[in-house]
Parts: sequence; C-alpha cells; structure tokens
Amino acid sequence: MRPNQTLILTEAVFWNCESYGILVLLLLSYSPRPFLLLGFLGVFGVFPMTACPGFRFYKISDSAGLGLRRIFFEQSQSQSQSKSQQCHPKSQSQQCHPKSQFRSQTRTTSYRISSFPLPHRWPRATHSDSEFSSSLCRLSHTSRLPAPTSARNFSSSSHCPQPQFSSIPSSTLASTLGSKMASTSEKPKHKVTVIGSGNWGSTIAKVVAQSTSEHPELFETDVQMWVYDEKIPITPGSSLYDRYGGATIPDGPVMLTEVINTFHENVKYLPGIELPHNVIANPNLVDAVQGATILIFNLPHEFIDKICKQIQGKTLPFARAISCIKGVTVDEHGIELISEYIEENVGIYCGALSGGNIASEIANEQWCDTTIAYNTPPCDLHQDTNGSSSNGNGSGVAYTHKNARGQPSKTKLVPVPAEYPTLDHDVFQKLFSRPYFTVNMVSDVVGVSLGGALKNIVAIACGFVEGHGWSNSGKTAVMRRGMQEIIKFANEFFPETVQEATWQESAGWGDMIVSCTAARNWKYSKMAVERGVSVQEIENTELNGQKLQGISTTRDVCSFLHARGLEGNYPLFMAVEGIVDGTVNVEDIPRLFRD
Ligand SMILES: NC(=O)c1ccc[n+]([C@@H]2O[C@H](COP(=O)([O-])OP(=O)(O)OC[C@H]3O[C@@H](n4cnc5c(N)ncnc54)[C@H](O)[C@@H]3O)[C@@H](O)[C@H]2O)c1
Ligand SMILES: O=P(O)(O)OC[C@H](O)CO
Repeated sequence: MRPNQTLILTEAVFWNCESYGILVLLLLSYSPRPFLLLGFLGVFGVFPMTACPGFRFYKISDSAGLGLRRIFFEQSQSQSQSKSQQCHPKSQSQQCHPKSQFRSQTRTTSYRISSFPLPHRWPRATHSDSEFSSSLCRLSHTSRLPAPTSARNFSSSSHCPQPQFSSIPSSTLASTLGSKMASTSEKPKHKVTVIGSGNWGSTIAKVVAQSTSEHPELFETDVQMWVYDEKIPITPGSSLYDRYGGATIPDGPVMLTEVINTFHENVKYLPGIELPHNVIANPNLVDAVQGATILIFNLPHEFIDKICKQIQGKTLPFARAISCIKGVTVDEHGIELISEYIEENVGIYCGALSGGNIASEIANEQWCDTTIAYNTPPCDLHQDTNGSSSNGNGSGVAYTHKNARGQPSKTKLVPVPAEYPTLDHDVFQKLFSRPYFTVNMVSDVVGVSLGGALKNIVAIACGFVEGHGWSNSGKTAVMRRGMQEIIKFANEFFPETVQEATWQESAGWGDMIVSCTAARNWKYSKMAVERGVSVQEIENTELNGQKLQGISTTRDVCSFLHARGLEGNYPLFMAVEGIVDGTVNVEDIPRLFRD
C-alpha cells in the first residue's frame, strides 16, 4: 500500500470517528515501522470505521496503477436528508435543532478526490503526487474536499505552497491533518461560489477572491467559479499556443476550465486579466455550489432557469445569494426579478448587485462604485422580534421574511446558523468592496434590479440614435425619457417597495450613463445601424460568445406590456422593440415620442 492510500484511509476515519482518527494519526506519526502498522490497521482499522454511525460505503480503487486515483466515501444520504425533511420549522426537538440540521447537511456530502484534469505537459507521476498534495492543502484550509480541478492550480496557490507528496514526512502529514482537527473546533466561515464565468462573472470572481484572502476570519479563502465549459482551440500564434510552448502543445483543443486553472486567466471571456489563484474554476455546477453559504449568480439571464433547476435541493438550505444578473423573467403569471426567481426556485434568500460597471474596467482595477440591495432576513440576525436567540437554541425562529414586493414570502428560510459570521450588510460590504470598487449597501432590491435590467433597453435605443448619426444631445433625450419609463414601470408594478432614492445610486443614473456611452448593448446596437444589419447578427459575429441582454429584455418587457395593453405608456420601450423587429425605423423615434 502506498503511503497516500494510508493517509486517505486515516482521513476517512477522522471524519467519522474523530477520537479513533486521532489515535490512528498518532500511531502513524510515531510508528518506526508504518508498513507493519498499516497491516494492523487494515484488519483492526476498517472494522471500527464501519461501525461508526452513518457509515455506508467506503472504497479505495487503484485502477490506474499510479497510486491512489479515486476514493469514494459516502454516508447515508437518504437517512440524513429525511431527518432534515421531517423537521417542522417550529420543532424544538434536538434532531430538528437548526444546528443539527446543519450537521446532517454537512455530513451528507460525499467526499471525492478524483479526475483532476492533467495538464498536457505534466508527467503523470508528478500529477499523481500533486493531486494528492492538493487534497492535503484543502483539508487544512477548508471543511470539505475540493471539487475536481487542476493539480497545478493548487501547486501554485499562493496560500498553500505544495510540497511533493513523496517528500512529506509523516510528522508533516500528522500536523497537516492536525490542523484540520483543530479547525473543526473553529467557527465555520462563509464559503463563496460564483455561478458564471463570463466577462462580469470572472471579474466578480476576481473581486471576491481578493476579499476572501483579505478576510480569513469571515470567509474560506478559495472561491469556486462555475464555468459553462467549452473547448478552447490552441492555434499557432495565439497567446495560449505560446504559453503551452514547445513540444507540450496539446494536439487538440483544451477545456476552458483547465486553461483557467492552469494559467489563471479566462482567455475567452476576460482575456489579459490574471485571476487570483484562489479562484477555482469548476465545470460541475452541483459540485461548485456544494457547501457554499454565499452564492453569487452572474451569468446571462436567459440561462437562469436551467441553472436553478440544476441546483434545486443541492445547495445548503441556509445559503444566501446575490444576483449580479441584469434582466427579468416574464411568463404567463407576470414579471419577476431574477432575485425573486432564484429565491422561489432555489429556496434561498437573494439580493442584487448592480451599478454602472463595465467589467473590463473593474477587472483592470479602475475605480468605480456599485450598489448592493440586500434585506437581511430577520432570522439571520440571530435575534427574533422579541430579541431572543433565533437559531442558537431553536426557539423563536423566524422562517418567513418579506419578499422584494414587501409580501410574506412563499419561500420559508432556514436561518444561517449562529456559528457563522452574521450574514448582513457588513459581511457583504467586506466581500465585494475593493479599493477600486466602492460598494453602497441599500435595501431596495426592486429598484436595483429594475435599474440594471431596463437600462439595457435604453442603451440599445442610444446605440440606434447614435448609429443613425444623431448627436450626444439626441442621446441625452433618450436617456432622460428612458429613465422616466424605468421609474414609471417600477412604480406601476412594484409600488410596495421601490424607493425613489435608488435612482440616484450607481444602480440608477450611474448605470444609465455608462451603459449609454460605453457598454456593449450601446456599442453593438450602434454598430448594427451603421452596418445596416440586425443586432442579433452583430452579437453572433462580433461578441465571441458574450451576450447582449438588452434584446431579450426588450422582448420580455414589451410582451408583458402588450399583454396589459399598456404600450402607450412606454413609447421608448416600444420603439426599441419595433426597431429590433424591423417594423419601426430609427428615424421614427422623434415622432413616436411626440405621439
Ligand atoms: N460584462 C459587463 O460589463 C457586465 C457588467 C455588469 C453586469 N453584467 C451582467 O452580468 C451578467 C453576466 O454577464 P457576463 O458579461 O458575465 O456574461 P457574457 O456576456 O460574457 O456571457 C457569456 C457567458 O454565458 C455563458 N454561457 C453560454 N452558453 C451558456 C449556456 N447554455 N448555459 C450557461 N451559460 C452559458 C458563457 O460560458 C459565458 O460565461 C449579465 O446579466 C450582464 O448584463 C455584465
Ligand atoms: O456591456 P453591457 O451593455 O452588458 O452593460 C454592462 C453593464 O451593465 C454596465 O453597467
């Protein structure tokens, strides 16, 4: 048995029978003859493990013949889950205590070390060793084993310099696992996952990863970033070709995830920006969200439905979310903010981040500001309305909260356990603020979300006007009227909660100004008119996979208004729809305003 197998065996024991694990560790550390000891443990070690509560399945396979390749260790999911499902929110029983729900949640996880993408130029033996040492790194820094990722990613990680496994003395192994043991008595920290890795998704991953490194008292350092994986060609003359270099150039395309984890750059969607090494690209969405207490949704809004379906029931029940998505969803029932959609479909509270933010500028650390709307659910404040503990002892738990429209939400919340740092404005401020990114926290989720979504319609109109040859003054007229329609829309359909002050925020006028002068919806609509082609055609040919949100938002919002016969109240929105559909000409815009 190779030493790495020994260690994993030990780790499994540790997770389930902590006292027994400690004993094994001590024996391994001090034994002068570890191989004899291993034989002993093989007989007397596995049996006590199987007797541990919850233990169901344990297997080591070495099919590749390269030392340990895979370990599967799972506990009874159905058993633990049914326990938490049985819990009535008001139950006082020990089993239904919020803390016990949390424990059962963490223990239903399956731990896996497997299938690390192997950078093409790495000798396989090195990969095996690095793979193992990367798991050591994670064990000492987090409460969970890592998602599959590149070994190189870990080996170059600034917070965890990686020794080669073969050179790790047993005392080091013991102390590494020892720090894991110590960490079990530490307070848990928030684990952050970014869902999406486009232009803005990658930028926000950079922002929050810098912050998690800076605030280890609040956050786990590593930030998972879910990547919609795709093949990246390595063509002669490309920067990737040069970076792989020489004889190690892969024969075919490589996956984007591997490129990000190897070179710490999203070469497709955020080229030229080095991502912090604690951004971990992960192509497996369910794996990426597992164990995360903070989910940051950041992808084009048209994919949100599919994403929510995939992670339903897979997130921690007390996870919280921030949506950076600019868009809305419309169906036969009406219009929904993306944050509302996430809340209803994933079952967790969701706030919104929006502002006058061009991703490439923030990624280059050029200063700007933004707005985050978050109404901290009362049950997360660790006090109920009478001032008693809400989730420290299971009494007085507040499971309902007011949704974005000020109504009692259909989604019942599981409070963030009291062991975690309280997830309030202060924590989100620390997570998203950088010296180059000023965050203003507010509570108006409606205003922040609608400002971000609807300004894209206005930005397209500005692109049309400018592409037609009209001047800045004409564009200003469109921006002013556009803002009037946004405010009217918010007041008409979300009157309960929208706040006038939000329009003065970065998420209000700030976003309007930058979107109509520098952002993609403006730029490519202008190009479409100048070239005499449709905006969709420009999106297909010029954006290299990036998405314009304005066209689909125009269609969604206008269909919602058509269904209510309200076209006359929103002439600018309607004009944009008409131009996109080819039923209205750009030169008709002034007449449409007069009518
Ligand atoms: N880019 C910006 O400057 C900026 C700034 C602020 C807000 N936003 C908003 O952020 C959100 C995300 O925008 P972005 O710029 O990061 O994205 P982007 O325009 O770069 O979009 C491409 C992303 O979509 C993903 N994708 C493609 N097909 C997919 C599929 N079938 N399923 C799931 N994902 C798929 C791609 O992998 C890629 O990550 C949008 O709502 C946008 O309005 C963007
Ligand atoms: O590039 P756009 O048009 O998607 O807009 C980017 C941001 O929303 C501007 O704040």
